[in-house]
Amino acid sequence: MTDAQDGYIYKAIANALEGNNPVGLVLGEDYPDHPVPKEGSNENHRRPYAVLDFFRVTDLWKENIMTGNNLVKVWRVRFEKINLDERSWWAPISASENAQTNVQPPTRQCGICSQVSKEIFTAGWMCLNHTCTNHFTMTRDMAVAVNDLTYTKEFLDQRTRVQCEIPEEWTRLQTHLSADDENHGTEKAAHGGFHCVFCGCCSRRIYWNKLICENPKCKVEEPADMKVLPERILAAELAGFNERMLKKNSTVNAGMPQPHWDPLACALNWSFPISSHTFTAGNYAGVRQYFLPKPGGGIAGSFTLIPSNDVVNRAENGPDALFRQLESKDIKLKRNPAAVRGNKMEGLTRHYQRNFGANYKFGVQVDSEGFAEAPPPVLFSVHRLDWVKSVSISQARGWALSNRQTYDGISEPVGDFNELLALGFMEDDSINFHDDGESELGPAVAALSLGSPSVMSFRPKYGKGRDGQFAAYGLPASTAAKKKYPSVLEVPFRHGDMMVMHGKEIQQFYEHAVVPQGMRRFSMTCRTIELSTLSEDERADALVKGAMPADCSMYVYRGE
Ligand SMILES: O=C(O)CCC(=O)C(=O)O
Repeated sequence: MTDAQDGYIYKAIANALEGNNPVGLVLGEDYPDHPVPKEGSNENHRRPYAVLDFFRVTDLWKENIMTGNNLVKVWRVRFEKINLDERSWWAPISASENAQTNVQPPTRQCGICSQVSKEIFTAGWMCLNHTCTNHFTMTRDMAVAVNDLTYTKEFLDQRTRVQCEIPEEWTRLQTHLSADDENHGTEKAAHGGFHCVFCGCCSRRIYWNKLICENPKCKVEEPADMKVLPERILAAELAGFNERMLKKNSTVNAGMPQPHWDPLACALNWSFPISSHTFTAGNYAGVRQYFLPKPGGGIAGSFTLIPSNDVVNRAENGPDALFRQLESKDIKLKRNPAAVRGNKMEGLTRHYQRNFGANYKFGVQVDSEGFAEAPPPVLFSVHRLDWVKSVSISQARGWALSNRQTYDGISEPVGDFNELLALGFMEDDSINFHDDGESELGPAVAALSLGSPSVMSFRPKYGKGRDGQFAAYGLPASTAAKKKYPSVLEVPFRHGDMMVMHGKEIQQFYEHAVVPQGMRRFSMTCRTIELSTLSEDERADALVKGAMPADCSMYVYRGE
């Protein structure tokens, strides 16, 4: 390996050597001639990988090699299979049945560094301590080109019986998911990836509803085995969630009664001045509106949580129906590259996305489909969120004016929502702290939560010149060790609930995160892409994609 000493591959191997930790070895496509086990393979496909076994690291040393005219130093690793009692499937037929444990390469002590090294080359002994001035130095009688060095039989054949525990708990990647009572297709195990039943290749699960083999020579596509999540699982998730939140709330908020707060919401720092009030809107009682302060006084923005209830959830085209529609329809949710796009090390987002309406450019590149082509759950959601946005903003402005608060949100123009980002979360997925502060966005963001409950948190931003800005509100000033502020507000965000963030400054001064606590959750989030910020071409595209279909009367929502 060419990894530097602070590289993660080197560190992992060095740790395994030091801790005598087992390492599972899989040969990848860089070894085109490796043998392939016949069992279960389809003869029409060459497997691009082969699973070997568990090994332990016995030696880690540095060698010099010539690449072109350059002498380069590379790390070498020697592995030994742990289970010496079972014949390896890749062993040549001519190999003996039993591993020889009496073979040892000779060793010699270096006259310069005094470190003992094995004699690993047929050409003779060399010091393998890479920090020694004598490292990898050949004597005159060894005269052989570095690239022609070969390892001794003793070094290759050495086998040692050493206690090294092979993990009992390790799971093979699924081939597909059986949709039985225990398995619904969004369990954690289903998310890690799968191995193709045709070519055996390991692939990432990129799509919500289907499994596509990433081996370019195979590309077999199968529907993911998804099953409707039973009501009893959702009810159990909610009961557990309420209990946990209540417990945390009674500890964190003890002795701090807040009449306008959701009974499950937590203020995690009572000196931090978050104002709040409660109101009723349509069929929603107990709507909570929180005002997050700006450093130096005034309000950065408002956050409104509109809690749902059974009447709302069960209404025609209400949250229950929308959740079931999203479960059964393919709205083309997929994971998209979030880091080193297109590279071998490409990292995908943990959750699944699809954009509708105008393009929304954020850290992740997500395809967008016009509202005219969007499925009904998307259009029902946009109309619900448009209603809740208007209600929340007029309440926030009224409260700020009557309480004589400085708040840019009072006068910031707010356009219609012309974009909806649908997110799908499987078990253990979440969205980490971030802001929705892209320069193209209007001052309001609203979301509808469907399915498993989640916790939404806010924390003031740290760094980028903001260190200590919130010190007057009781938050710690900058320390070298702690580079993040803690959350100041945590609220329950459950099935059918909606939320609205309002005020551009809320995105400048705060970050939010959402952590679902269950098996399956959808979030439908609307924003306004401000046309004045776009190029001519982008504006034309946003106007077409963000336009609602001609007759939308069936989608209109007024808080029923
Ligand atoms: O999951 C959610 O409900 C909100 C997602 C979110 O934070 C965002 O889209 O910016």
